[in-house]
Amino acid sequence: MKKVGFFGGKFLPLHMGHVYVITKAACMVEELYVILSYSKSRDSLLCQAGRIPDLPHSVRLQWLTTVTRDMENVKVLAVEDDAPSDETYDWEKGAYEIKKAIGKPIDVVFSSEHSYDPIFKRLYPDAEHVVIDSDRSHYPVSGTAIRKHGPYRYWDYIPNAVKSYFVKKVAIVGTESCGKSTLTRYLAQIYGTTYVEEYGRTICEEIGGCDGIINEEHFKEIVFGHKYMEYQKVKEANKVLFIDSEAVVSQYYAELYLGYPCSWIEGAILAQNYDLYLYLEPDVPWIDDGFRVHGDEKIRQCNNEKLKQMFQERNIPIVTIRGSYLERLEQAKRAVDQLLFG
Ligand SMILES: NC(=O)c1ccc[n+]([C@@H]2O[C@H](COP(=O)([O-])OP(=O)(O)OC[C@H]3O[C@@H](n4cnc5c(N)ncnc54)[C@H](O)[C@@H]3O)[C@@H](O)[C@H]2O)c1
Repeated sequence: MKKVGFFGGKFLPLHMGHVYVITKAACMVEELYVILSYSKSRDSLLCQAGRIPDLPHSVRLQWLTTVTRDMENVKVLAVEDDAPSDETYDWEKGAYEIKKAIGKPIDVVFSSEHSYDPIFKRLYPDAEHVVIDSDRSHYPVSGTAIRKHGPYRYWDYIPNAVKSYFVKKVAIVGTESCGKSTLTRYLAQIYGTTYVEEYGRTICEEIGGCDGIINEEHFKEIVFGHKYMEYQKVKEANKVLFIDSEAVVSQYYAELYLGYPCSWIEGAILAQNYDLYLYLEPDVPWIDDGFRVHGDEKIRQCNNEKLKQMFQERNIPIVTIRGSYLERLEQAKRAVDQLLFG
């Protein structure tokens, strides 16, 4: 068996075609180096030109280390170049930096491109160029296509370690009895994905009520517990995660039940990064589920205006959803499809 091999790329983003090559290459050498070649300006421009968020090299490095964490003979290294574009990449200088980073003689260079033969022969005269899956029959996908069309059309080709980075997070918000929980579950159902239930409700059920019972410590459990559940669920989500309520709603309930806002909840609000807020108008019948206390129509409208204003004051854009249950589902679906597929 050959001793040292390397497989290089931008991994912008990492996909299953890369993982396939890494896995096969790891079986063919004693030590495999996976080299992440990155240039901040080039990589950022390539992402901006496509339908993909910025993919900093630290994120790509983590994907590669996660994917190879159980492969004992694989090491991942990042090598920076300052090329402003693919066309201006200096292969000579790149090879010098790669050899320096590996620090030992290289026996094999892996790629999936026969067209790299002459360049690798020149740059690595003592190494063999091994081409794996040149026709990309195992995983017909490329980083270019994912950047151009977005990751959601290629979801099956995105490794699990990468998926959560691209999952869109949709927060479903509104006041009491506005149909949030039902819409959250129904959306998760039709998109075949997971959801985060309203943790405030779980806590109120646990302590046997809300009004006059709940205290600031419970709010900490609600806000941080909800966030923890979100981190867990995003790992299992299929393209999109639906989240019933978030920290602005918690602040609204803190003011309602404690009589004062909590400054630390503002920190949680600032740390949120939802891609879409669906704001549900309370124009469906009020249902008393045993935990709700503001059913009077005037109070309901007043509370609704207050919550809406809280989003406005924090410059959080909301998409308003109203009408029958069917109209709500259809409006929400349109907004989510737009988010995923443009
Ligand atoms: N200077 C050097 O010696 C050297 C050597 C290798 C790589 N590099 C760097 O890596 C870059 C080359 O990689 P890239 O831009 O093509 O990066 P990339 O991340 O798109 O691809 C990395 C490798 O994976 C292969 N690949 C892509 N899709 C595949 C699929 N579906 N199935 C199987 N294999 C697949 C590619 O052919 C390439 O060999 C260069 O621009 C350079 O930055 C430099």
